[in-house]
Amino acid sequence: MTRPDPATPSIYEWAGGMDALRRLTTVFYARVPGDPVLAPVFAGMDADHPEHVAVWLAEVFGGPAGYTAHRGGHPHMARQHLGRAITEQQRRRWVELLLDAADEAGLPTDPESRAVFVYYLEWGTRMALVYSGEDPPAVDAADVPRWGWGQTPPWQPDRP
Ligand code: HEM
Repeated sequence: MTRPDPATPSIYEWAGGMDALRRLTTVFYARVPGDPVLAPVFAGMDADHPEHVAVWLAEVFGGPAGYTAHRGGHPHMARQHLGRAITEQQRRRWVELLLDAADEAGLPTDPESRAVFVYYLEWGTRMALVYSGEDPPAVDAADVPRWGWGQTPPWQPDRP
């Protein structure tokens, strides 16, 4: 998953940077307590959780590596999911609610960027489920993933 050329914006830039990701996680975690499937999962949530997830997503989507620098990187994130026994129903609701939040927060809706966004959400939530289950992979086995445009670079009709 690499960027097609250096002039192509990162997904982070395309999405609207840190402000947009903060709006996204703020809307998402404001909705969680009212959701019967997810509310119990996040009952003990830290007040800073929305900010930490925004910083994580920024790093994944090609923005500043703040989660690695200040929050313990991939091992810390993975550890947060250990033993939580996330169900498929909870995973799906997480994705559904995050996509609703993306619309409400005004993230871009063009087919290319939304496709890579969903691509990451599918992968990331499935990884969270794997870490939360029995016999998880070693938590220190990976860096924070860096997501690229892959097969769907942004559509920029005025560029050659
Ligand atoms: C792409 C998918 C996901 C991402 C990017 C993500 C991201 C994160 C991050 C970065 C943390 C650690 C925050 C910190 O630094 O303190 C975290 C914790 C957590 N995650 Fe996830 N997560 C994902 C999927 C899920 C799913 C599907 C669930 C359950 C349905 C879940 C439940 C939790 C819970 C309960 C915590 C601990 C919250 C707290 O007590 O503060 N996550 N997640």
